[in-house]
Amino acid sequence: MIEASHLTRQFGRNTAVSNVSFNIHNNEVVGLLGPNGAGKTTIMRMLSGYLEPTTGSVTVNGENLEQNAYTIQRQLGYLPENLPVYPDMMVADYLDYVATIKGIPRTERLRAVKEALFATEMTAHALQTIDKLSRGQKQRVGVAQAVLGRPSFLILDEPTNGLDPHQTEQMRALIDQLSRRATIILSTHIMQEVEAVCDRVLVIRNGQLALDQSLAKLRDCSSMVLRTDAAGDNLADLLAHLPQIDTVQCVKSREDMREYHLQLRGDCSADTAAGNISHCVLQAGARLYQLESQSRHLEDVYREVIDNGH
Ligand SMILES: Nc1ncnc2c1ncn2[C@@H]1O[C@H](COP(=O)(O)OP(=O)(O)OP(=O)(O)O)[C@@H](O)[C@H]1O
Repeated sequence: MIEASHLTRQFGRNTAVSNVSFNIHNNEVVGLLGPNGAGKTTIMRMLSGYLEPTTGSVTVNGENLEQNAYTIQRQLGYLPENLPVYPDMMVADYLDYVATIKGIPRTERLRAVKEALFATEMTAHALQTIDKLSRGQKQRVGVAQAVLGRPSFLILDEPTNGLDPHQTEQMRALIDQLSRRATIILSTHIMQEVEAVCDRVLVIRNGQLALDQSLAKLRDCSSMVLRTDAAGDNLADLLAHLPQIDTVQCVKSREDMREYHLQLRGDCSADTAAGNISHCVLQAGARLYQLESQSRHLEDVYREVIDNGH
């Protein structure tokens, strides 16, 4: 588990990250979202041990990162925002060099390099020099160096940045595959990416943690659409008195049909709400045509969180 506790980082007078705390459980995939300059890269650099927090701490499986940086960094793969470039090196040589720096023993290095090349589908490019590669291929080399030696923790700063749709799809599949054996935190500007690969989302706004929410919880229904016939004049009243319902709004009223938007309370069970709503419809003497739950999209939640900060 990675525990970030009250992380703050200042650059001169600028507070890039302010009092941010969260935990990442083993084998979780967590997405870090936020506008430009929100502090995502600064957080990732602190989590990877390449930047010291001004105050606060990071522990990995209970060990303090600052005090055990060498041991922890050997279990950690990091794709930085801007990869150091070695344009004249061959891909395989570069990966061998990174494997050496990571402390992978000489006898295991060749196997580790081959495995990383295979995982990132770069085997065919192993003997090419890095400056001859496309943007997407370079990005894959970045991921290959991060996954060398099968680290238990992967920190990926905008892994699909600059990739075309096909390469993006491949990168998501790779992340999905890696998540079976590693804990992953990735930053991105793409909501669909978080929805596609992450279990949880952290939204950073002005250096602060503005939302820490599991995607499952986020997708939980928070409202329902109800359609009935036009009978049952007291239906809206009956619905409004249900403990699961926050607000009732009749959004369409025709001779033969009424449509209601029902906002549910945050902590209620959707199944219990559905049972009680249908009971109310029958009690009011109306006919139930449709009862459908509506889940929230990450994009809407993100916008609410970011707009609330202004
Ligand atoms: N080395 C540095 N020196 C001074 N200021 C910095 C440094 N690194 C980051 N900052 C500042 O810290 C703030 C957060 O930057 P950071 O790169 O963490 O944001 P970000 O969320 O990753 O942005 P983006 O989405 O644009 O990559 C910004 O105001 C930035 O200018």
